Amino acid sequence: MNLIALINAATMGQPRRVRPLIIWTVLEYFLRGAPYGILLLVVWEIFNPLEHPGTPLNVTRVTWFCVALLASLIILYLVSRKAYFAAYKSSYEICADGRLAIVEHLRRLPMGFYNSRDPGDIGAYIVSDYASVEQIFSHYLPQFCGALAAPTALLAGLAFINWKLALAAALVIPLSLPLTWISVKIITYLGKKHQKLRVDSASRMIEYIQGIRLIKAFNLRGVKFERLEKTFRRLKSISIRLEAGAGPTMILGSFVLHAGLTLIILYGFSLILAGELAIPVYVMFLVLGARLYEPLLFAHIFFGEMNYFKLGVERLEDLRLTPPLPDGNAGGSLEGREIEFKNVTFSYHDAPILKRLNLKIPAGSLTALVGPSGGGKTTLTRLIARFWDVDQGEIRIGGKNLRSYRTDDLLANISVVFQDVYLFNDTIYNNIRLGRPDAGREEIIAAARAARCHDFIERLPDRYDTMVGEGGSTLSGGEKQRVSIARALLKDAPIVLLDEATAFLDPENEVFIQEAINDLVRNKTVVVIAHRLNTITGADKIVVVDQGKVVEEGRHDELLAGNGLYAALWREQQRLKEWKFGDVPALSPA
Ligand SMILES: Nc1ncnc2c1ncn2[C@@H]1O[C@H](COP(=O)(O)OP(=O)(O)OP(=O)(O)O)[C@@H](O)[C@H]1O
Repeated sequence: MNLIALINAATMGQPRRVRPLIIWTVLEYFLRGAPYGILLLVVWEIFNPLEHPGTPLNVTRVTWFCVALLASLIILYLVSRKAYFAAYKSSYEICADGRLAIVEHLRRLPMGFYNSRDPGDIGAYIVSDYASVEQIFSHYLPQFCGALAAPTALLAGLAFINWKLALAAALVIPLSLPLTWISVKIITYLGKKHQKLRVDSASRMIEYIQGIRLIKAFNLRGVKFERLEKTFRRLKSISIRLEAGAGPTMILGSFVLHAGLTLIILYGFSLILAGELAIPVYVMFLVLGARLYEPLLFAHIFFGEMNYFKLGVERLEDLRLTPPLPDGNAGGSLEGREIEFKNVTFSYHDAPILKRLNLKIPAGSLTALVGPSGGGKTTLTRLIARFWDVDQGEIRIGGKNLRSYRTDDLLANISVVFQDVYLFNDTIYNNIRLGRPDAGREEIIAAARAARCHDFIERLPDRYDTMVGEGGSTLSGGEKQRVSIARALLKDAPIVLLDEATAFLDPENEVFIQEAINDLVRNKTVVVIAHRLNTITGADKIVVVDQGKVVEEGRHDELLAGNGLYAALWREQQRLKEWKFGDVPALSPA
C-alpha cells in the first residue's frame, strides 16, 4: 500500500480528516522562516552603513522591522498552537473511532475467527497498531509534509537571491538520498520482526497475567516464565539490531546533510572574495542554511516510522476486512419460536462434529439435550445463537432460515446462560443491566430478586454498586451463575439456551439456582444442556446426542422404556448417587 492508500485505510475511507492537521503544520513550517527573514532584514539594515560608508543607519526602518519581528513571533505562536491542537485532536479522534469500529466489527465476526487467532494478539494489535497510527498522524505525517514544503520554498527563495550558492546548498540533498534508502530498507526488514515480537510480548504478558492463578497453583514459574522471558529477550535483541542497523546510516545521512553548511561557508566565502556576494547575503545563507537541513533530517525519521505505520495499518485492515456473518433482512421479531435443524452438518475445522442432524424443538417447550461428553450438545446451542454458521443444511426458527434474520434481531430474541459465566469488571448493577441496557433500577432489582441474588447483593459492601473484579473474580461460582440468570431474566427473550451448571454447586446454591431457572424458563422455548438427568425428568422432550447425531428422543419414561443410551446414562447416574464414601477404602499413608 502506498502512503495515500495507507491514510485512506487508517481513516476508514475518510482521508479528509487528516487535511486540517497537514495544512496547519505546513503553514506553521512556512511561518517558522518569517522571524529569520525579518531578522535578516534587520541585519541587512545594520550592515548597510558598514558596507557603504556614508550611508546613515535608518533607525525608523530598524524599529519597524523589530515590530514586525515581534508580530511574526506572535502569529507563529498562534499558528503553532492551532497546528498542535489540530494534530492531536484529529489523530486521537481518528484512532478512537477506528478502535471502536474494529471492536464493533469483531463483535459481528463468527466465533470461528477467534478459534484461529490468539485473542491476546488481536488486543495487542488494536492497542499498539493504533498507537503507531496516532504517532504518525499527530507527529510524523504533518511534520513530514512541513519538512518537504518548507525547505523547497526556502531553497527557491535562496536561489532567487543567489542561485550559485543555493545550488551548492542543495547539492548534499541528492547525496543523502541513497543513505535514506538504505536505512529505510534496514528498518523495513528488521521492523517487521520487531513489530511481530512487540505484539508477541504483549500477548505473552496478557496470557501470563490471565493464567497467574494456574501458574501459582502449579508452580509453573519455570515453564511459563521461560516463554515470556524468551519473548522479551528476543524483543530486546531485535530492538538492538534495529537501532544498530539503521542508526549508523541515519547518522551518516545527517552528517552528509550538515556538510552542506560547510559547503555554504567555503563556497560563499570564495564568492565574497570574488566580489560576487554581499556580506549580508552571506550571513543570510548561513542562518537559513541551518534551517534548510533540519526538516530534511526529519524526513529520514519519518520513513522509519512509516514502516511501523504500514505494518500496523495492514494488520488493522486485515481485521477490519474479515467478513462478518452475513446479515439477513427479515424484520425485527422472530416469526415463531419453533426451532428446527434440517440435515445440519457442521465442523469447527475439518472433521464434522454434527452429521446430517435433524431435530425439532417445539415452541414453548422445554427440551433437554443430554448425552456423553463431546457429543455436540454445546455446539447445537451455539449454532442456534448463530455464533457459527452451519456448513450444510439449515436451522430454522419460526419456519425461516436463521440466516434470513439480522444477527442483532436474532440475538435480541435469545437469552444464553453459559456454564462459565463471565462478568465484566464493573458494578453488579451494570452487569445485570447488560441484559437490557434501558432497564430502570426497579426492574434490575426485580430481576435480581427473581434470580435469588438480591439478598447476597445487599450484603456486599456497596450493594448493587459493588465492583465484581475482572471476570467476576470477587464472587463465588453460584453467585456468578445467579447474576447471569438475573441478566437473562431482565432480557426476557422468548428463547432461552441454558447450559446447566448445577453439577458442582453446594446444595444451597443449587436450590437457589434451580428456583431462579424455573422463573427464567416459564412460557419460553427452552433448550437446556443437562448434565444431571434427574433435573430434566419433567422435560417436554429429551434429546440424546452422541457423536454429532440425535440417537434418541422422547420423554423421560419413553426413553427409559426404550432401554437405549439414555436408560444406560440414567442407571449410571443413579448408581453414582447411591455411592457413599464408606464404599471405598479410606485413604491411608503409604
Ligand atoms: N471451539 C472449538 N473448536 C474446535 N473444536 C471444538 C470447539 N468446541 C468444541 N469442539 C469440539 O467439538 C466436539 C463437540 O463439542 P461440544 O462442546 O459441542 O460437546 P458437548 O456434548 O457439549 O460436550 P460436554 O458435555 O463435555 O460439554 C468436541 O469434540 C469438541 O472437542
